[in-house]
Amino acid sequence: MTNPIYINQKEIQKRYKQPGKHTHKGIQGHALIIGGSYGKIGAVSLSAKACLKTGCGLVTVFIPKCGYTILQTAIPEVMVLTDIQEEKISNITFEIAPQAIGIGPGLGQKIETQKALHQFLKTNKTSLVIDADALNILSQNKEWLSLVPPKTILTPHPKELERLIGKWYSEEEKINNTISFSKQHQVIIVMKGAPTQIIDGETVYENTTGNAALATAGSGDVLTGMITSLLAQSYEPISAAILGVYLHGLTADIALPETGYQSFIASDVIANIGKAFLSITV
Ligand SMILES: NC(=O)C1=CN([C@@H]2O[C@H](COP(=O)(O)OP(=O)(O)OC[C@H]3O[C@@H](n4cnc5c(N)ncnc54)[C@H](OP(=O)(O)O)[C@@H]3O)[C@@H](O)[C@H]2O)[C@@H](O)CC1
Ligand SMILES: Nc1ncnc2c1ncn2[C@@H]1O[C@H](COP(=O)(O)OP(=O)(O)O)[C@@H](O)[C@H]1O
Ligand SMILES: [Mg+2]
Repeated sequence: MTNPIYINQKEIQKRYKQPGKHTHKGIQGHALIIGGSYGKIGAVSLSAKACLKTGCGLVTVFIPKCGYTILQTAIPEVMVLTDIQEEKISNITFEIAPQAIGIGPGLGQKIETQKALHQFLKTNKTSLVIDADALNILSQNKEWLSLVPPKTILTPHPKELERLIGKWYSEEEKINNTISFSKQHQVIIVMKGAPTQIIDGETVYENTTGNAALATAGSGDVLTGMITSLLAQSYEPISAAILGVYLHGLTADIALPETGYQSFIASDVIANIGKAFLSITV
């Protein structure tokens, strides 16, 4: 099996870029998070807040109408665009020009939403992070993978990965099948787990941060926001994936002495992003 490259402090120092002294929100990147459905607007809220807290200058969400007041109240810093439908996304249209798009958290898999994703992929040219239900929809329509831009970042948890690449019977088979998938579709795959591994063609990276406190609802939605933020800030896709996964894990390592494993929730990831950044810049 291919030896992994460990994602540690040294690997991060090579990739991290300090924001310039004269930067402004217009050049810190504009990210768009697309997702949400009735009862799952929280997933987009978490993603969008994490996106902002990872340094993106501007964040817009595209959600079904039912999420409008929720989002505007929960995170006043985020701009909100709504679908024509109340409870699900059915037609993804926008006039902004984001540098990166994260799609999938809380999206649901209704047939109208599947069609909307297909239409979106046919015309989209922006760098993408694909998570959750957007991955599940792609798993049911594998021919649409030819529409995703090269170096798109997919962030499956083990069940989503299985839906995408099929069952495996050993760790080695899982890695090898994911490498084949990555090469075939020219995508970067963040295989979330303990530990998270990132596959970019033949190259395998293994994260060294994080702990079981992350086994909590919404922590993956937060990761999607963080990686999308870094992508919008002009990090290369592989660096955005590596830095995002490392910082995400670091928040749990930093918080653990205060929260213990049990009381740590996805919002605690977001609350500790600042400390995580500070600890990689010392
Ligand atoms: N507040 C909100 O709005 C939230 C909204 N959310 C949104 O909900 C939507 C559905 O997403 P989802 O991931 O909950 O459902 P789904 O894809 O069926 O996977 C669940 C199954 O996968 C497995 N599994 C998972 N992790 C595993 C692991 N580490 N290791 C091994 N297995 C693992 C496990 O399967 P089992 O082991 O039980 O067979 C589990 O039952 C999606 O849009 C998401 O964004 C959520 O993010 C929560 C907060
Ligand atoms: N035991 C664990 N140790 C380390 N990281 C974990 C553990 N359990 C979950 N995680 C991390 O938490 C996140 C969970 O993502 P996901 O399953 O998509 O959650 P959600 O869909 O609820 O947001 C992933 O980044 C995963 O690596
Ligand atoms: Mg998830």
